Amino acid sequence: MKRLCEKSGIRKRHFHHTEEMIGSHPELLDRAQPSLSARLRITADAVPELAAAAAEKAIAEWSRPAGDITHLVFSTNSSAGLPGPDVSLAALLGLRPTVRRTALYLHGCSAGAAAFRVAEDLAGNGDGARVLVVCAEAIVIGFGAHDEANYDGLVVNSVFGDGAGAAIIGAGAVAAVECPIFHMVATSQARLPGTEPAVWVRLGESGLGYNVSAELPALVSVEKCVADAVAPLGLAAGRGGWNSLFWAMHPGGRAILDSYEAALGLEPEKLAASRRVLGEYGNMLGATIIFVLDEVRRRRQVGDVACEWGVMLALGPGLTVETMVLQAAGSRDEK
Ligand SMILES: CC(C)(COP(=O)(O)OP(=O)(O)OC[C@H]1O[C@@H](n2cnc3c(N)ncnc32)[C@H](O)[C@@H]1OP(=O)(O)O)[C@@H](O)C(=O)NCCC(=O)NCCSC(=O)CC(=O)O
Repeated sequence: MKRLCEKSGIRKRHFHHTEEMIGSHPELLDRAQPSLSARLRITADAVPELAAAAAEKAIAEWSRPAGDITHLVFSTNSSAGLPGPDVSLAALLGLRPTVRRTALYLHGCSAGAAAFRVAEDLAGNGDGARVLVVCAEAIVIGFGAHDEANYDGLVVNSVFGDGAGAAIIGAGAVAAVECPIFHMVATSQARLPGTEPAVWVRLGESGLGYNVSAELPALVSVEKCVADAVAPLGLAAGRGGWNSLFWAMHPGGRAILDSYEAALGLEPEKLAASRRVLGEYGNMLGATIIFVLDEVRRRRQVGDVACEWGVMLALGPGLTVETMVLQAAGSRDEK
């Protein structure tokens, strides 16, 4: 565990639940005991709380009233049950009772990118739509002692952390108070054939089971997905690889980022935002990509990222590659 943590590129992670709380539920640590009901009871409160904290910040920065939100796309791997955390979240935020809710469960690490894809579709179909995207994760849903006969769980215990992120996706006329950050230009989803066994996520009696193959970093050949996603826009890799774009990659793990960097011929600073988020928060599943986009935004503001076009990319079970082509908002307005 110590060696994995040292090599993980993760400096710290954050957990909503305390050792004291875990200690009061011995069934959470002992995989032989059923614990799913206890875990679901705990996350039924925690997930909407985390989600609301992130969404309130996003709405405050957006500067319009919560009642102007037309759709809610909520994504989590940490909860199950109806009415779900999207209903609690809508109430906590004071969204209108007619807000159109879509909840995505168990999309693994691509949950955030999938939520953005769905939100972009919804925004494109609704006149003046404003879609609140929220991803929240509390890994108490699966946290436990690793199986002594199978050390794979050590990797899972060394990379995942809790977190929540939120963003507002819109279409149509931009109100004076709104400051778009990125235009979502094209979205795509592709499956890497033959890679299904590499990652699985399963709800069972002892909570959420998550397994990642040691082969994963070698399997994530995403260059074709990227090339297919940007080709309709006339963008392609040049002699220097894909360095003319900015990158918002979901940092599944240090070795996965290393693999993307090598396959796409990226200069080290291209994945600096992803590596920073991994270092400060670990892999927060779906919420991570929102932190990465925020970090890219921060780097653009201080001049560390300058490209007009970029790619957001996340990998999930399937293996599924979610890709979104982004255009930095200021660049389009200047034309
Ligand atoms: C875990 C690591 C930090 C370890 O770093 P290194 O690989 O450089 O270190 P290393 O080569 O010394 O390996 C240390 C030991 O861990 C083992 N090892 C590595 N990955 C493993 C895995 N997934 N399952 C089981 N064992 C694994 C190695 O075989 C080795 O064992 P031995 O010591 O016996 O030789 C790195 O491999 C990493 O970042 N892996 C990616 C983590 C990951 O899969 N994240 C994805 C989450 S899912 C996701 O993001 C997408 C999704 O949801 O679909």
